[in-house]
Amino acid sequence: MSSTVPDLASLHALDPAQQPSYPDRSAVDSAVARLRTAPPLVFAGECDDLKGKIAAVARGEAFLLQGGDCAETFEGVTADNVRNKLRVLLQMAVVLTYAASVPVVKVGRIAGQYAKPRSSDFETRDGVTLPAYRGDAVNGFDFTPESRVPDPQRLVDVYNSSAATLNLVRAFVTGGYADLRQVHTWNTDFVRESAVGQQYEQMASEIERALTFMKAIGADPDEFHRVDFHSSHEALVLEYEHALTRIDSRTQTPYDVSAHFVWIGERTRQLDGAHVELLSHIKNPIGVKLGPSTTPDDALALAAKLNPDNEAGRLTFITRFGAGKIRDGLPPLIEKVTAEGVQVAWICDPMHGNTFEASSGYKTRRFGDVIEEVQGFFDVHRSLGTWPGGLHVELTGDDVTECVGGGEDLTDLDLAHRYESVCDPRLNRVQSLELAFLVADMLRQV
Ligand SMILES: O=C[C@H](O)[C@H](O)COP(=O)(O)O
Ligand SMILES: C=C(OP(=O)(O)O)C(=O)O
Ligand SMILES: [Mn+2]
Repeated sequence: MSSTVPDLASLHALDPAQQPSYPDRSAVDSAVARLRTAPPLVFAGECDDLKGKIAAVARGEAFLLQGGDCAETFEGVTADNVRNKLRVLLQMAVVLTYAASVPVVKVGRIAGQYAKPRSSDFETRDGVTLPAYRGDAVNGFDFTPESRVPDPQRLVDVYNSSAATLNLVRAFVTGGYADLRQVHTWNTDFVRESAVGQQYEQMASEIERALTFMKAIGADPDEFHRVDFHSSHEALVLEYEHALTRIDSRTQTPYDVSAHFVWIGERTRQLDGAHVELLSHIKNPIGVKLGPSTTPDDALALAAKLNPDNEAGRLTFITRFGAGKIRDGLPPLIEKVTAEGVQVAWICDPMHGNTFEASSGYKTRRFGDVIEEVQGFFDVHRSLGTWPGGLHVELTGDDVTECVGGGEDLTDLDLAHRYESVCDPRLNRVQSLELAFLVADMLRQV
């Protein structure tokens, strides 16, 4: 890894996929200039800490839980919204830790997840065609010509929204909200009447008894009162990620200080592409999404370019095959990567291979398909003797109706009630917690 980061022009010369077409280059330059002087959102040392934790995942000693919105929005930067997302992630983490007795590394798709790759550059509604919405980082969701024009000033808004979100997250996780003694409180105002709500209550009571016992014998470690929580997003818009790539004063090496962990999406993981090039120069722990078209040689080549020193914790492969493809598609990748001694954490994204359009027109996913893909992921790893390192999910802490199925048995007809995602459908709070209990069962059997 070299400490010289290629300049933006040379990245653009690689013809990067999925970039905004900004109409005014000087406006881009001034947004980038502003971002270059903005303070880091995270510290390099924090990225190193996370890398150490992901190394434990790669060694089979910990499980990674990564979750949050498909696309955050500026409007969504409210205390309630951030707290609810954090709360469901904390609940899921506690279920996995307690029920499966495994340390859980907690990473939010939060505080920066504002840019979206799209299948099509355009969207047509009632005969009107406009540029596709590419996330609040790029343009507006409103279906008007003005709103859909890419505006580079939004990149500065991404920075400010990420800073506000991260500030709140840091306050929540260190300021008492994430205290394990709150394990019951996280469940109040929740559907205690739901089966999974009750299951959680029971587990929370057991944890509380254990904590009381620990306290009685004089053990009250810091870990009971705070959690380590990390931020992540897809590194998509080069202007933004490049402007926030800084030389760490301790090591004189570059880090992308926009988040602790950044990943390369399925649509931008070309080996000779700009995203792989940029991320090959930063020292953060990074991920790459791998879909069904990935060959074992692709995976090896990505690992060689992105993790030439074969450092554990540096590289996470986030597979997203789809429920119907994972059992055949994943083994050849794991076999070759393992045979070559490549250090990698394997994480399952059971969302992006399972999206379809419901008869009502909404983009949705079946809870059953999500579970089926995770089960396939666990089964494949068990049969190969490798470690199913974690889960990457799109979720929200609210009671939305975006994915069908689950214990509430949401149907196509329910989708209209509360479909709030501006991009992909997210698991709601009940579905997220159900997933956590099911995955805890799978983990227990590893
Ligand atoms: O998370 C992202 C979506 O899967 C991606 O943006 C593609 O969505 P689209 O097919 O609606 O464009
Ligand atoms: C776009 C996404 O995923 P993928 O790159 O796997 O399609 C995403 O995670 O929102
Ligand atoms: Mn998505």
